[in-house]
Amino acid sequence: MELRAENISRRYFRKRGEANFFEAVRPVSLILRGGEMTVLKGRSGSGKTTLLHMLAGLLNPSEGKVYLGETDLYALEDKELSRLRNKKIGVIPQGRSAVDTLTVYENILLPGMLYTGTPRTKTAECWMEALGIAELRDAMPAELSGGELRRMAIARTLTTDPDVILADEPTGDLDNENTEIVLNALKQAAKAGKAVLVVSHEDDVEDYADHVIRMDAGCFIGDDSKMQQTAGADE
Ligand SMILES: Nc1ncnc2c1ncn2[C@@H]1O[C@H](COP(=O)(O)OP(=O)(O)OP(=O)(O)O)[C@@H](O)[C@H]1O
Repeated sequence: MELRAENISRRYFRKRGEANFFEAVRPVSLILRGGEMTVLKGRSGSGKTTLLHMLAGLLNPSEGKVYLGETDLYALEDKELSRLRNKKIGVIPQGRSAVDTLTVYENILLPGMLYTGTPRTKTAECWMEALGIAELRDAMPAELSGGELRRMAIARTLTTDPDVILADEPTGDLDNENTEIVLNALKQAAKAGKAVLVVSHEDDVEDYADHVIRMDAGCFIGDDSKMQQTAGADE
């Protein structure tokens, strides 16, 4: 499955001097294809999270369209959009997202239970193993380090088996060894046919990328050869 953004932009109401609006993302186009991992880099405030939220169906673009396959995401009714999102788009958010009263294993199984009614126990166990958190299965989130919580959140998203994975700084609070573990897991998901986008500041992440997009002040910049047809018009 392919996620395609066509000339999407986002303005926020924000009074700055004469201007009433701040353009966080200027019109950009990109394609995330199944089987590929794209890395989105840029300094703080360049618009990466805003772009990721628009791609995820979580934030209406001021202009432009986002298509999942042939479906125009923002033309859907709210209910339909959230059903589609829950089934097909996995977001790994920045920051903490654990349910504190559930164990690690229950946290990982929860979204699948909510959306399909069936716990994906085998898939969850595979991803917990791949992410090095199998032994934390019965621990409570309060007992986990920041890096362990992050890997739990990644296992939870991967366990829902979405077609598109959008990860916002998934290695932000990890040491080198765990960064490698997480990037290998995301690359494995891409190789299994998922369209993967990783937002990151870190240079090492580029080694795993099929495409690299650089962002500054809401625009795509640079001429990285790996960008090829990902940024801008396709074909
Ligand atoms: N709800 C909002 N209202 C007004 N301005 C916003 C809002 N959300 C984000 N912005 C502004 O839009 C710009 C882009 O923010 P965004 O979070 O997309 O950047 P980012 O590249 O993800 O940054 P970081 O790497 O620090 O997470 C920033 O200047 C931010 O202050």
